[in-house]
Amino acid sequence: MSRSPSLPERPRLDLDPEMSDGERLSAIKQHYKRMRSVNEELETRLDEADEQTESLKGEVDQLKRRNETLKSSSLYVATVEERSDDGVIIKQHGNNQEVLTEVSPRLEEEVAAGDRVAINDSFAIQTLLSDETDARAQAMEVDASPEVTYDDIGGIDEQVREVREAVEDPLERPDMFREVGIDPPSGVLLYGPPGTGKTMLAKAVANHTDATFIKMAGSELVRKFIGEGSRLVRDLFELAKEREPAVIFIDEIDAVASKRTDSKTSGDAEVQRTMMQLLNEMDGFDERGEIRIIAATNRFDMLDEAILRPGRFDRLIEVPKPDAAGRAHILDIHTRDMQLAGDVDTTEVAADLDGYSGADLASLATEAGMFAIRDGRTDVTHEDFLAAKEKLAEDDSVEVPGLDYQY
Ligand SMILES: Nc1ncnc2c1ncn2[C@@H]1O[C@H](COP(=O)(O)OP(=O)(O)OP(=O)(O)O)[C@@H](O)[C@H]1O
Repeated sequence: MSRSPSLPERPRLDLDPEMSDGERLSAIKQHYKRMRSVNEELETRLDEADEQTESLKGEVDQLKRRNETLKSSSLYVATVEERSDDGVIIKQHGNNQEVLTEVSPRLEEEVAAGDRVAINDSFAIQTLLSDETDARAQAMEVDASPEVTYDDIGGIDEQVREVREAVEDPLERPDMFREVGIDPPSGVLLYGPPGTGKTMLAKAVANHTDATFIKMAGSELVRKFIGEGSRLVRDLFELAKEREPAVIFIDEIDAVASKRTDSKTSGDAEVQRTMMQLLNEMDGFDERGEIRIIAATNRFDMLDEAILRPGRFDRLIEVPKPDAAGRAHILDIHTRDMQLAGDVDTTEVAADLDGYSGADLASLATEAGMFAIRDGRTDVTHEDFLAAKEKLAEDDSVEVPGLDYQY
């Protein structure tokens, strides 16, 4: 806000005792004139200030009303199809209903065809939403050529084999399936504790098949506005079609595919709608196409049966924490670029790390390296691994065996 200019100076009346009566009278008259002019100026300023107060009050009222509308009604998301003299045609996300509606005068100038907007129960446009491409870009991770390879994954050879069979073969040899006359599994669900390599697996498949890797976190699909989650699901599949061949990876699928709860809040209904959209998209696509879909969860126990039906996520692959041999293999992978001292035996180190996930082992290797650096060494010793293990236990970043995630 601009600062108001300083107030006019108060005129002073200086009467000299030596003055004649005539001079006094004239000085008083002068003073009176100056007082009047200052008074006039102050009155003008006062009027201006009153006007400003009124206009600010109006603005506050408007904002209050807007706030109330935003708070009191649920908002739906729609896209502006067309503007005409009769109003604005919008298409609601979720149900694709087209409606002729109005724009609030405040947004009159701003709304244009193609914009994403929030509408209230009476379809009136309330807010202009941020650019859709932004929302898309924020919600999805797109990697045209992920760098992870199968060689980077340790301890879960059987799971790697199963994923390759379920995802890679249909992408690389769709004719085989056609000739044999079977449909490949539609979607693959990886389940198991965090940090066991589920994301890596999906990336490695995309890498090996030269497919684009598109990741969406289930939590990103749980959106504030009605219709937004299902719209993102549609965007996700559209993007995959544009980028074929593609591997869609939906992490934390439990966020949108949990068992129905008894509560009937609008938030739950919205999550349900998003899940239905996901199932629709999956039902609607050709299993032998160039898009494969992999989902992951740490909470298998929470999942709604509907997503596990045939034709949906019908290949379930458990990705557990590695056993001792698996841990040694993972340690070998994460230390292959490190200079290990002669006294380091990864099998021996790994034997003592019951309960460690792949991600924990990656942290252990990094921590051990840090101890060497702190000591001014470039080679990493057995002692460094022991110190790293102690530090991780202190940081509490490693799950205690026996307190594994439920899945
Ligand atoms: N089996 C593994 N082999 C090698 N490294 C692994 C393995 N599992 C995990 N890691 C390491 O842990 C990191 C995280 O793994 P990843 O993101 O694949 O786990 P996730 O199972 O998808 O976990 P979350 O459930 O938390 O998403 C990897 O970048 C890698 O450094």
